[in-house]
Amino acid sequence: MITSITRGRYQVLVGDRPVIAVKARQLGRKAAIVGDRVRVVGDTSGAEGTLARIVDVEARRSVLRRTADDDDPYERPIVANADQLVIVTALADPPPRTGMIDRILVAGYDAGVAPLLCLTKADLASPDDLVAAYAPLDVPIVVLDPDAELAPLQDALQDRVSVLVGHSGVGKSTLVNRLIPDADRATGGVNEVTGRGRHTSTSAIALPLPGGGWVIDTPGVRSFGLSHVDPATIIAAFGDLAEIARDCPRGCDHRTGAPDCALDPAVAAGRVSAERVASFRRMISAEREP
Ligand SMILES: Nc1nc2c(ncn2[C@@H]2O[C@H](COP(=O)(O)OP(=O)(O)OP(=O)(O)O)[C@@H](O)[C@H]2O)c(=O)[nH]1
Ligand SMILES: [Zn+2]
Repeated sequence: MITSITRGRYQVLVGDRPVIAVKARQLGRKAAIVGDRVRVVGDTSGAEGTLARIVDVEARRSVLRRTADDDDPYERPIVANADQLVIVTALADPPPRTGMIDRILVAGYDAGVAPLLCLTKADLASPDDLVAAYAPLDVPIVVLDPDAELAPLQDALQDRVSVLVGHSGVGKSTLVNRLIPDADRATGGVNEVTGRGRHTSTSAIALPLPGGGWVIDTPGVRSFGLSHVDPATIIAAFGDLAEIARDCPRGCDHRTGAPDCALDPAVAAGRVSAERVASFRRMISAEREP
Protein backbone atom coordinates (compact mmCIF):
# COMPACT_ATOMS: atom_id res chain seq x y z
CA MET A 1 0.00 0.00 0.00
CA ILE A 2 1.24 3.49 -0.83
CA THR A 3 1.36 5.46 2.42
CA SER A 4 2.79 8.77 1.21
CA ILE A 5 4.26 10.48 -1.83
CA THR A 6 6.99 13.09 -1.83
CA ARG A 7 8.38 14.54 -5.04
CA GLY A 8 7.84 11.45 -7.15
CA ARG A 9 9.04 9.10 -4.44
CA TYR A 10 6.45 6.68 -3.16
CA GLN A 11 6.59 5.19 0.29
CA VAL A 12 5.14 1.70 -0.04
CA LEU A 13 4.46 -0.62 2.84
CA VAL A 14 5.52 -4.15 1.87
CA GLY A 15 4.25 -6.36 4.66
CA ASP A 16 5.29 -4.15 7.54
CA ARG A 17 8.46 -2.91 5.82
CA PRO A 18 8.49 0.64 4.42
CA VAL A 19 10.08 0.72 0.98
CA ILE A 20 10.80 3.75 -1.19
CA ALA A 21 9.80 3.28 -4.81
CA VAL A 22 9.45 5.10 -8.09
CA LYS A 23 6.91 4.46 -10.81
CA ALA A 24 8.18 2.04 -13.42
CA ARG A 25 8.13 3.36 -16.96
CA GLN A 26 5.60 0.70 -17.95
CA LEU A 27 2.98 2.41 -15.78
CA GLY A 28 3.08 5.37 -18.13
CA ARG A 29 0.83 8.18 -17.06
CA LYS A 30 -1.26 6.00 -14.83
CA ALA A 31 -1.55 7.65 -11.44
CA ALA A 32 -0.50 5.95 -8.24
CA ILE A 33 -1.95 7.62 -5.15
CA VAL A 34 -1.99 7.19 -1.41
CA GLY A 35 -4.04 4.15 -0.45
CA ASP A 36 -3.32 2.37 -3.72
CA ARG A 37 -2.41 -1.29 -3.57
CA VAL A 38 0.58 -1.76 -5.85
CA ARG A 39 3.02 -4.40 -7.03
CA VAL A 40 6.68 -3.53 -6.49
CA VAL A 41 9.78 -5.17 -7.97
CA GLY A 42 13.52 -4.65 -7.71
CA ASP A 43 15.16 -3.90 -4.40
CA THR A 44 12.35 -4.16 -1.88
CA SER A 45 14.65 -4.53 1.11
CA GLY A 46 13.79 -1.05 2.30
CA ALA A 47 17.45 -0.47 3.08
CA GLU A 48 18.75 3.09 3.09
CA GLY A 49 19.29 4.40 -0.42
CA THR A 50 17.45 1.61 -2.21
CA LEU A 51 14.68 2.20 -4.71
CA ALA A 52 12.02 -0.30 -5.73
CA ARG A 53 9.80 0.10 -8.79
CA ILE A 54 6.01 0.15 -8.88
CA VAL A 55 4.95 -1.99 -11.84
CA ASP A 56 1.22 -2.34 -11.26
CA VAL A 57 -1.65 -0.59 -9.48
CA GLU A 58 -4.56 -2.75 -8.34
CA ALA A 59 -8.13 -1.84 -9.24
CA ARG A 60 -9.49 0.62 -6.66
CA ARG A 61 -12.43 0.02 -4.35
CA SER A 62 -13.02 3.77 -4.10
CA VAL A 63 -11.41 7.00 -5.23
CA LEU A 64 -11.75 10.37 -3.58
CA ARG A 65 -11.16 13.12 -6.06
CA ARG A 66 -10.79 16.77 -5.73
CA THR A 67 -10.78 19.54 -8.25
CA ALA A 68 -8.78 22.63 -7.32
CA ASP A 69 -12.11 24.43 -7.58
CA ASP A 70 -15.42 23.76 -9.24
CA ASP A 71 -14.31 25.40 -12.48
CA ASP A 72 -11.23 23.21 -12.71
CA PRO A 73 -12.04 20.58 -15.34
CA TYR A 74 -9.38 18.22 -14.02
CA GLU A 75 -10.36 15.72 -11.40
CA ARG A 76 -7.37 14.91 -9.29
CA PRO A 77 -7.62 11.61 -7.50
CA ILE A 78 -6.08 12.02 -4.06
CA VAL A 79 -6.89 8.93 -2.01
CA ALA A 80 -7.65 5.38 -3.11
CA ASN A 81 -9.44 2.55 -1.32
CA ALA A 82 -10.77 4.57 1.60
CA ASP A 83 -13.93 3.21 3.15
CA GLN A 84 -14.71 6.10 5.47
CA LEU A 85 -14.55 9.87 5.14
CA VAL A 86 -14.15 11.59 8.50
CA ILE A 87 -15.26 15.20 8.35
CA VAL A 88 -13.52 16.96 11.22
CA THR A 89 -15.37 20.14 12.20
CA ALA A 90 -14.85 22.36 15.22
CA LEU A 91 -17.95 23.49 17.09
CA ALA A 92 -16.24 26.85 17.61
CA ASP A 93 -12.95 28.53 16.75
CA PRO A 94 -13.31 28.24 13.78
CA PRO A 95 -17.13 28.13 13.71
CA PRO A 96 -18.73 25.24 11.78
CA ARG A 97 -19.89 25.81 8.21
CA THR A 98 -22.68 23.51 7.15
CA GLY A 99 -22.13 24.43 3.49
CA MET A 100 -18.70 22.88 3.62
CA ILE A 101 -19.86 19.81 5.55
CA ASP A 102 -22.55 19.31 2.93
CA ARG A 103 -20.04 19.58 0.09
CA ILE A 104 -17.76 17.01 1.67
CA LEU A 105 -20.74 14.71 2.28
CA VAL A 106 -21.66 14.92 -1.38
CA ALA A 107 -18.08 14.12 -2.39
CA GLY A 108 -18.10 11.12 -0.04
CA TYR A 109 -21.42 9.76 -1.26
CA ASP A 110 -20.27 10.27 -4.84
CA ALA A 111 -17.07 8.32 -4.18
CA GLY A 112 -18.92 5.56 -2.35
CA VAL A 113 -17.11 6.33 0.90
CA ALA A 114 -19.18 6.35 4.07
CA PRO A 115 -19.15 9.64 6.00
CA LEU A 116 -18.49 10.17 9.71
CA LEU A 117 -18.92 13.59 11.23
CA CYS A 118 -16.39 14.30 13.95
CA LEU A 119 -17.24 17.40 15.97
CA THR A 120 -14.33 18.79 17.99
CA LYS A 121 -14.01 21.47 20.68
CA ALA A 122 -17.25 20.54 22.43
CA ASP A 123 -15.74 22.28 25.46
CA LEU A 124 -16.26 25.58 23.62
CA ALA A 125 -19.77 25.18 22.18
CA SER A 126 -22.73 22.81 22.25
CA PRO A 127 -23.02 20.22 19.48
CA ASP A 128 -26.83 20.15 19.68
CA ASP A 129 -27.59 22.31 16.61
CA LEU A 130 -25.25 20.42 14.31
CA VAL A 131 -26.33 17.05 15.62
CA ALA A 132 -29.95 18.03 14.93
CA ALA A 133 -29.06 19.30 11.46
CA TYR A 134 -27.48 15.98 10.43
CA ALA A 135 -29.74 13.56 12.29
CA PRO A 136 -32.22 13.41 9.37
CA LEU A 137 -29.43 12.23 7.05
CA ASP A 138 -28.39 9.46 9.46
CA VAL A 139 -24.77 10.57 9.31
CA PRO A 140 -22.89 8.99 12.23
CA ILE A 141 -21.54 11.64 14.59
CA VAL A 142 -18.78 11.57 17.21
CA VAL A 143 -18.47 14.54 19.58
CA LEU A 144 -15.07 15.29 21.14
CA ASP A 145 -13.54 17.64 23.66
CA PRO A 146 -10.07 17.49 25.21
CA ASP A 147 -11.28 15.16 27.97
CA ALA A 148 -13.62 13.03 25.89
CA GLU A 149 -13.27 9.28 25.74
CA LEU A 150 -11.75 8.34 22.40
CA ALA A 151 -13.29 4.88 22.44
CA PRO A 152 -16.36 5.69 20.30
CA LEU A 153 -14.14 7.19 17.61
CA GLN A 154 -11.61 4.37 17.87
CA ASP A 155 -14.43 1.88 17.43
CA ALA A 156 -15.59 3.69 14.30
CA LEU A 157 -12.07 3.68 12.87
CA GLN A 158 -11.14 0.14 13.81
CA ASP A 159 -9.96 -1.97 10.85
CA ARG A 160 -11.11 0.59 8.30
CA VAL A 161 -9.31 3.00 6.03
CA SER A 162 -10.52 6.45 7.07
CA VAL A 163 -9.66 9.71 5.36
CA LEU A 164 -9.61 12.76 7.61
CA VAL A 165 -10.57 16.10 6.11
CA GLY A 166 -11.08 19.41 7.80
CA HIS A 167 -10.31 23.07 7.67
CA SER A 168 -7.15 24.35 9.29
CA GLY A 169 -7.50 24.83 13.02
CA VAL A 170 -10.35 22.41 13.65
CA GLY A 171 -8.08 20.17 15.70
CA LYS A 172 -7.33 17.48 13.15
CA SER A 173 -3.64 17.17 14.04
CA THR A 174 -4.48 17.16 17.75
CA LEU A 175 -6.86 14.31 17.05
CA VAL A 176 -4.37 12.30 14.99
CA ASN A 177 -1.80 12.67 17.76
CA ARG A 178 -4.29 11.39 20.31
CA LEU A 179 -5.20 8.42 18.13
CA ILE A 180 -1.61 7.66 17.17
CA PRO A 181 0.71 8.90 19.91
CA ASP A 182 3.86 8.56 17.79
CA ALA A 183 2.39 10.22 14.69
CA ASP A 184 3.88 13.54 15.72
CA ARG A 185 1.65 15.69 13.55
CA ALA A 186 2.39 19.40 13.89
CA THR A 187 -0.40 21.27 15.65
CA GLY A 188 -1.35 24.90 16.03
CA GLY A 189 -1.45 25.91 12.39
CA VAL A 190 2.20 25.12 11.67
CA ASN A 191 1.68 22.65 8.86
CA GLU A 192 -1.03 24.52 7.06
CA VAL A 193 0.85 27.67 6.18
CA THR A 194 0.95 26.41 2.60
CA GLY A 195 -2.45 27.99 2.12
CA ARG A 196 -4.38 28.62 -1.03
CA GLY A 197 -3.14 27.64 -4.46
CA ARG A 198 -0.28 25.60 -3.14
CA HIS A 199 -2.13 22.56 -1.95
CA THR A 200 -1.06 20.56 -5.01
CA SER A 201 2.29 20.15 -3.28
CA THR A 202 0.87 18.54 -0.18
CA SER A 203 0.36 14.80 -0.15
CA ALA A 204 -1.95 12.73 1.89
CA ILE A 205 -0.26 10.42 4.39
CA ALA A 206 -1.55 7.09 5.66
CA LEU A 207 -0.86 6.33 9.31
CA PRO A 208 -1.49 2.94 10.94
CA LEU A 209 -3.78 2.89 13.96
CA PRO A 210 -2.48 1.01 17.00
CA GLY A 211 -5.67 -1.04 17.15
CA GLY A 212 -5.80 -1.88 13.43
CA GLY A 213 -6.92 0.17 10.48
CA TRP A 214 -5.59 3.34 8.92
CA VAL A 215 -6.19 7.03 9.05
CA ILE A 216 -5.20 9.03 6.01
CA ASP A 217 -4.48 12.62 6.89
CA THR A 218 -4.89 15.10 4.08
CA PRO A 219 -3.07 18.32 4.88
CA GLY A 220 -4.21 21.20 2.72
CA VAL A 221 -7.36 19.48 1.53
CA ARG A 222 -10.25 21.43 2.95
CA SER A 223 -12.91 20.30 0.61
CA PHE A 224 -13.44 18.50 -2.60
CA GLY A 225 -14.51 20.16 -5.81
CA LEU A 226 -17.75 18.78 -7.04
CA SER A 227 -17.74 19.65 -10.72
CA HIS A 228 -17.71 15.97 -11.62
CA VAL A 229 -20.62 15.04 -9.36
CA ASP A 230 -24.04 14.23 -10.75
CA PRO A 231 -26.59 15.02 -8.00
CA ALA A 232 -28.91 12.35 -9.34
CA THR A 233 -26.35 9.68 -8.42
CA ILE A 234 -26.09 10.87 -4.82
CA ILE A 235 -29.59 9.70 -4.01
CA ALA A 236 -28.39 6.12 -4.38
CA ALA A 237 -26.67 6.53 -0.99
CA PHE A 238 -30.10 7.01 0.63
CA GLY A 239 -32.00 3.76 0.26
CA ASP A 240 -35.43 5.04 1.30
CA LEU A 241 -35.22 8.14 -0.89
CA ALA A 242 -33.86 6.17 -3.84
CA GLU A 243 -36.85 3.84 -3.52
CA ILE A 244 -39.27 6.76 -3.69
CA ALA A 245 -37.32 8.40 -6.52
CA ARG A 246 -38.06 5.42 -8.77
CA ASP A 247 -41.32 7.23 -9.44
CA CYS A 248 -39.55 10.43 -10.48
CA PRO A 249 -39.57 11.54 -14.09
CA ARG A 250 -36.49 10.57 -16.10
CA GLY A 251 -33.55 12.85 -15.39
CA CYS A 252 -35.11 14.30 -12.23
CA ASP A 253 -32.41 15.95 -10.10
CA HIS A 254 -34.69 15.83 -7.01
CA ARG A 255 -33.94 19.40 -6.05
CA THR A 256 -36.47 21.75 -4.50
CA GLY A 257 -38.92 22.65 -7.24
CA ALA A 258 -37.88 19.82 -9.57
CA PRO A 259 -40.97 19.20 -11.72
CA ASP A 260 -43.00 16.20 -10.52
CA CYS A 261 -40.23 15.02 -8.17
CA ALA A 262 -41.68 12.03 -6.31
CA LEU A 263 -40.10 13.18 -3.06
CA ASP A 264 -42.76 15.90 -2.71
CA PRO A 265 -45.86 13.69 -2.74
CA ALA A 266 -44.00 11.20 -0.52
CA VAL A 267 -43.54 13.90 2.11
CA ALA A 268 -47.17 14.95 1.77
CA ALA A 269 -48.27 11.35 2.24
CA GLY A 270 -46.04 10.90 5.29
CA ARG A 271 -43.87 8.19 3.66
CA VAL A 272 -40.73 10.13 4.55
CA SER A 273 -40.08 12.99 6.94
CA ALA A 274 -40.02 16.52 5.57
CA GLU A 275 -36.79 17.12 7.53
CA ARG A 276 -35.00 14.25 5.84
CA VAL A 277 -35.98 15.41 2.37
CA ALA A 278 -35.11 19.01 3.23
CA SER A 279 -31.69 17.95 4.58
CA PHE A 280 -31.06 15.83 1.52
CA ARG A 281 -31.96 18.72 -0.77
CA ARG A 282 -29.83 21.18 1.16
CA MET A 283 -26.92 18.78 0.84
CA ILE A 284 -27.22 18.15 -2.89
CA SER A 285 -27.59 21.89 -3.47
CA ALA A 286 -24.38 22.61 -1.56
CA GLU A 287 -22.27 22.25 -4.67
CA ARG A 288 -23.86 25.43 -6.01
CA GLU A 289 -22.96 27.60 -3.07
CA PRO A 290 -19.40 27.02 -1.88
N1 LIG B 1 -10.62 24.18 23.25
C1 LIG B 1 -10.16 23.22 22.45
N2 LIG B 1 -9.10 23.45 21.65
C2 LIG B 1 -8.66 22.46 20.84
C3 LIG B 1 -9.29 21.19 20.79
N3 LIG B 1 -8.64 20.43 19.88
C4 LIG B 1 -7.64 21.20 19.39
N4 LIG B 1 -7.64 22.42 19.96
C5 LIG B 1 -6.72 23.55 19.67
O1 LIG B 1 -7.03 24.10 18.41
C6 LIG B 1 -5.84 24.55 17.75
C7 LIG B 1 -5.73 23.91 16.39
O2 LIG B 1 -5.52 22.52 16.56
P1 LIG B 1 -4.75 21.64 15.48
O3 LIG B 1 -4.78 20.25 15.95
O4 LIG B 1 -3.43 22.24 15.13
O5 LIG B 1 -5.71 21.83 14.26
P2 LIG B 1 -5.58 21.32 12.79
O6 LIG B 1 -6.94 21.07 12.31
O7 LIG B 1 -4.60 20.23 12.69
O8 LIG B 1 -5.03 22.58 12.08
P3 LIG B 1 -3.66 22.78 11.41
O9 LIG B 1 -2.62 22.49 12.47
O10 LIG B 1 -3.70 24.20 10.95
O11 LIG B 1 -3.63 21.78 10.30
C8 LIG B 1 -4.69 24.19 18.67
O12 LIG B 1 -4.34 25.33 19.41
C9 LIG B 1 -5.28 23.11 19.57
O13 LIG B 1 -4.66 23.10 20.83
C10 LIG B 1 -10.44 20.97 21.65
O14 LIG B 1 -11.07 19.90 21.67
N5 LIG B 1 -10.82 22.02 22.44
ZN1 LIG C 1 -37.01 13.45 -8.01
